Amino acid sequence: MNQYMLKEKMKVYFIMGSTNCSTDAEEVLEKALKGGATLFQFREKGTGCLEGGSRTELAMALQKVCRRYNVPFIINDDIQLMKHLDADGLHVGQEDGDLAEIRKAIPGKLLGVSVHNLKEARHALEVGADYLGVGPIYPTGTKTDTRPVMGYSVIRELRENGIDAPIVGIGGISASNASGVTQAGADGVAVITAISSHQEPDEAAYELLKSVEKGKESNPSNKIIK
Ligand SMILES: Cc1ncc(COP(=O)(O)OP(=O)(O)O)c(N)n1
Ligand SMILES: Cc1ncsc1CCOP(=O)(O)O
Ligand SMILES: [Mg+2]
Repeated sequence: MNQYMLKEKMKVYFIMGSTNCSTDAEEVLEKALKGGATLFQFREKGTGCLEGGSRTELAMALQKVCRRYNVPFIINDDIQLMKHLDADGLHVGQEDGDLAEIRKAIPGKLLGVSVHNLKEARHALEVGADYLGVGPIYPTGTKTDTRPVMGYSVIRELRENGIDAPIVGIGGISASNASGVTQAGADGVAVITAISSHQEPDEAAYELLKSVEKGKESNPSNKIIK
């Protein structure tokens, strides 16, 4: 996938595991994709999360849903599961291992890396990351072990320093504040709660997509000319 296509896929990046849903996870994902979510990450972690065979089974079921909608299926943290399912890619953070080793272990797959400053971003891209996750942009109740809330400062810093790789903002993002994230220079937003806890996940995804596009329109430098 070229960078232009990947940036398009970054617009509404839905992340979810069973603990984020109060109803059936497959249904929530299907609605999100129907509404317009463009990328999906399986993130099964935290208190009460599935383990072993049931975790793998859920991942496989969600992968099938993604295939039906032609939406790439990314695995959070777990390189073995990514390989086992032949998923489309892996997302890792700064504490998840040596990035160069991880890159080598998954040739041809998408690699996303969480970064919090220019140094981390440059390193991730040097070793071959395909996209960057930047956050938390706003306060979030979903992940407790985050770095401090950063607002738009890091996204702006990366763009001002010539980083033109695909970037998503993450953390506390909803349709009401997503446009600010893309206006600041991100290609899209990654969300958990805004879709998984919404009564109508399809509406949530649709509204997020509209907000993301509105923000992009007001930041012309964010547009890529092929
Ligand atoms: C798109 C995206 N961006 C950031 C993260 C966070 O990754 P990490 O810091 O490794 O934290 P965990 O998600 O593993 O708890 C992400 N998952 N996705
Ligand atoms: C995984 C992660 N990484 C930084 S913030 C966050 C949680 C995002 O969840 P929400 O969209 O519910 O704030
Ligand atoms: Mg991680």
